[in-house]
Amino acid sequence: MPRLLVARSELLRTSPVSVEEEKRALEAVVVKESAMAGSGVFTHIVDENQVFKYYAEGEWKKSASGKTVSIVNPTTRKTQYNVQACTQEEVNKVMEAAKAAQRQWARTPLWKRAELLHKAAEILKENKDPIAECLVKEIAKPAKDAVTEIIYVGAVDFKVVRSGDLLSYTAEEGVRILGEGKLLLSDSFPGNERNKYCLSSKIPLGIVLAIPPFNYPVNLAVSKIGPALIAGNSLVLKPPTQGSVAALHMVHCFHLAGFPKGLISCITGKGSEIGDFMTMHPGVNCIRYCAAGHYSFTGGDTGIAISKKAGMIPLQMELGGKDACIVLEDADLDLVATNIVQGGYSYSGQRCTAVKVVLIMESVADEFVEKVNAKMAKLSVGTPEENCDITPVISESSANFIEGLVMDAKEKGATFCQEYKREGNLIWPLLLDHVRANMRIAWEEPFGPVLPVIRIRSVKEAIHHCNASNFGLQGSVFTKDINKAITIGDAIESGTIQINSAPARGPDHFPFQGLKDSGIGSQGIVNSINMMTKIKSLVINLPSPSYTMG
Ligand SMILES: NC(=O)C1=CN([C@@H]2O[C@H](COP(=O)(O)OP(=O)(O)OC[C@H]3O[C@@H](n4cnc5c(N)ncnc54)[C@H](OP(=O)(O)O)[C@@H]3O)[C@@H](O)[C@H]2O)C=CC1
Ligand SMILES: O=C(O)[C@H](O)COP(=O)(O)O
Repeated sequence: MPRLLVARSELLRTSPVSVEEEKRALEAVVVKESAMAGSGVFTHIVDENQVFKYYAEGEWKKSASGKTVSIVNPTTRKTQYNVQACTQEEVNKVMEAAKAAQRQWARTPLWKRAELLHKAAEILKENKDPIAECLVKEIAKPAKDAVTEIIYVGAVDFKVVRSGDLLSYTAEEGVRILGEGKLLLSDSFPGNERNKYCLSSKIPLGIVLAIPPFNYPVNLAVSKIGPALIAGNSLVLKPPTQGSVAALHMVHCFHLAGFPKGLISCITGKGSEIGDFMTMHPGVNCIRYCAAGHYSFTGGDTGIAISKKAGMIPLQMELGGKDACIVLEDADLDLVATNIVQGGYSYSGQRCTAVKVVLIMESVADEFVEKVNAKMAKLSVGTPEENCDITPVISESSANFIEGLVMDAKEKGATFCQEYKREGNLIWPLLLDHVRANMRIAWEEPFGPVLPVIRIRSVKEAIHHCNASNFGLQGSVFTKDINKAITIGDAIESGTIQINSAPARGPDHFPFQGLKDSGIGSQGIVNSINMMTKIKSLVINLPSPSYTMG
């Protein structure tokens, strides 16, 4: 019997379910059956003890440390995978190889660099199932989100296919952007004749160090790797510990595409042990860091610390957010409710762009809360394998942190729209109404399925709340009055304001940036390519001015 039919009949045997549940479970079975992490083309990346190797000088290697780091499955809370704990000496070797490879790579024609990126994109997409399997096991990403493209209003989430498309788009933009330079003529500046021609072009920085976060270990790695490589840099990846195995599989796709030895490498190990050594390494010419350590109370701690410790090199920091949704009286409340539920609770709120606070006009707040509660009641809660909407958060410490915010709000009088429920790392979705400024959750990022609602009486109050935050990543305004939306959008100190939609990073060619503690620099494919280059000029000095005579 074909596999799909077997899966379907097994499913029907075991459970009387709704069409929606059946579809979800069926997808989960398909993902499970086609999963091949560490096998097939990926056999070389794992050793005889099932420890995943690190990638250096074009080879898969075991660390001389003899130590491993275990990756705990957020759902089972048991060790799922083990990776190498790389040593400082291994980092040094990777940097040397990256330097040598980069010199050669910078001399490789742009079209060839683009060709290899297209190839890697294809291989990545072909191997989406094993990579998705890792995302399910390592970071409890629901299977549907991990394997294929899902586009909600405001939340785009498909790690592997999206990453392949991102690479192809980067290759295409790269050949255009980097294939052009500028010619400047001296006589436009006062006091000069036309005797100097300045030819400026974009050149690589050297070695780029990329450190992505757990919530997008593949996509937020690829969004750094692609632009770095097309621009002629080499790239050293330090994946998040939870997410390392998915990242190692992704790196193997680059290996299979045939990139030169040493150009890409992947060092595994705990950020707290190897991170400082890497970010302060003299060989590094650029750092692209993503994440914040949201349960460190102040948010942005690690990123801010790195930016203080790093040398005189370009930095791009993609840090935390407290994305606010402002809802005015005239907003379409059904649209708002859909966006709030998808934006606030997809991947259990573990997105930097998740809706993290709702600022709603008192006059429509009751109706809004009712609509959101009705939609929340339909969210499924359980395991990522079952494709549930709400899955366990990344770790016990994260769940404890979220619980701390909830308990603080309880003590200070917030209204619980649902009962607070937690089993292990699984936290049931919760809407907290009547949240006030003295509660921690009004300001801190839960990075979990818990959303505060603050009732406001004026637009001024909403803007004041947003601008009093340390963060400034994204925000939303819901209203039918476009003039008001623009005025409010302009007044909020955030990198992006969405009008009538929840915050979102994608599509990936849009600029994406955080103000204040939310980051340094702007992502998006074009901005990323430009960020990983510097300008070099050649000035031709003529002995006497020369003008075109026509
Ligand atoms: N603005 C944006 O674009 C984005 C922001 N985020 C933010 O990220 C946060 C969630 O990510 P989370 O993974 O918990 O953040 P963390 O800060 O805990 O970790 C992020 C990365 O930093 C590494 N790391 C830890 N310590 C160091 C160190 N001393 N030096 C160098 N690297 C180190 C981690 O490795 P290890 O896992 O081994 O500890 C991991 O790869 C949220 O606040 C979210 O808003 C997330 C995505 C995008
Ligand atoms: O870090 C994050 O969570 C992402 O950058 C957000 O991306 P998304 O809006 O596509 O989920």
